[in-house]
Amino acid sequence: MTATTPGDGTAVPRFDTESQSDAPGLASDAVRASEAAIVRVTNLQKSYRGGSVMRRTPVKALRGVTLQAYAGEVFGLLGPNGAGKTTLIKTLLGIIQPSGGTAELFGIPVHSFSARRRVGYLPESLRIDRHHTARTALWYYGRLSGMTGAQIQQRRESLLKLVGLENRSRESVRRFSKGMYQRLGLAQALMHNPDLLILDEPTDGLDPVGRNEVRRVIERLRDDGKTIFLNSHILQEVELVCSRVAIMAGGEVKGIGTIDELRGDADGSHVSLHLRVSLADYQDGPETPTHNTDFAAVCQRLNDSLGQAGFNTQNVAPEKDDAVCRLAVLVDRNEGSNALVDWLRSRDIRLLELTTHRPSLEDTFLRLVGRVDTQD
Ligand SMILES: Nc1ncnc2c1ncn2[C@@H]1O[C@H](COP(=O)(O)OP(=O)(O)OP(=O)(O)O)[C@@H](O)[C@H]1O
Repeated sequence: MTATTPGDGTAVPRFDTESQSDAPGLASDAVRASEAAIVRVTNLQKSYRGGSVMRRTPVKALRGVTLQAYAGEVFGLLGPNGAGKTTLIKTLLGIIQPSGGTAELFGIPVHSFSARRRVGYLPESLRIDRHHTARTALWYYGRLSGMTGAQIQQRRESLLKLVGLENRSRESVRRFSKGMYQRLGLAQALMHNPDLLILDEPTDGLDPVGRNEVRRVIERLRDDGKTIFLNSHILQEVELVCSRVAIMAGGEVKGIGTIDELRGDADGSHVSLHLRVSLADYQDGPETPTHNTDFAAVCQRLNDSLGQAGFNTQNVAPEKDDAVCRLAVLVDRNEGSNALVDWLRSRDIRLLELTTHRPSLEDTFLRLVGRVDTQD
């Protein structure tokens, strides 16, 4: 990224952009849609040509991604390998051209100089030459960004302090731990005082102490009003620092919102019930389980019936070797459990176990990316 003239301002201007949200967004997205989006991606598509003789069909890395990140938020991008996260980040950085759709930063197309100069980027594998100290490395990156010597000197001290390297700044980076190295990487991304920071797996490969130190820097930047776009596969990290999250899989956004919204519990009005039920007496059609040992099919029919009755089932799976099915159902906190139990009784489904459960981000992630397993 190219540098701006460093100044004191971390304030991010607002733009009169209209909401174009048609992503699977939740309440927080709708509420914030009237605000200026710092990152706005609309129906973004990217196809790579199949590179090998064996694989000539194009790879659709992005299949119509729509999302917004707003001023001052730490926005997390989560997804399994191959979800399209790196492709999205490279598009935001103007490194690759999308095949369709639009990508804007600060209300300006991503490839324009005025957008790019306001972005700081920490790549997944930043290489800082081993002959550098933290001070000389920041000098080097500052010069690359077009900063003057005086500007670099002014900015460098405060950044070394921010990332906790002020007492190690004259040592060779060769002696740095991975955590120190990543914090120096964060400082280089911040040299030109960007308004938006794009961080690609900033804590990958760090031990818990290193992760915690990097996280504390991210929190300080958030408190200073920076907008941060964070790509990470570490769910706990995303849960701890991100105000909103997009979960991607197969080149699509599967869910977007605050973590509570994604869990399905934005206002605390719902609760997830985990049940084990016996289907031995369940009459779900001409073939009862007594005559039908395909319990996966019976569970599926139970799932369909629950859906038709208006219940929000999140998970249904048969237990092995028995007419027992495990369910996870999201219900209204006050009335929902009674209604569900009554419904089960009326169909001769025996309740073996019932627990309430607050879904973790991991549960939500697995549900949204389609790898669901209710068996312990
Ligand atoms: N240059 C390329 N040429 C062809 N296919 C590519 C190229 N880059 C990525 N892909 C394919 O596009 C899809 C999305 O890849 P991408 O790297 O964006 O995913 P990701 O979510 O970042 O995954 P990871 O977490 O493993 O880095 C994958 O199927 C990948 O193989």
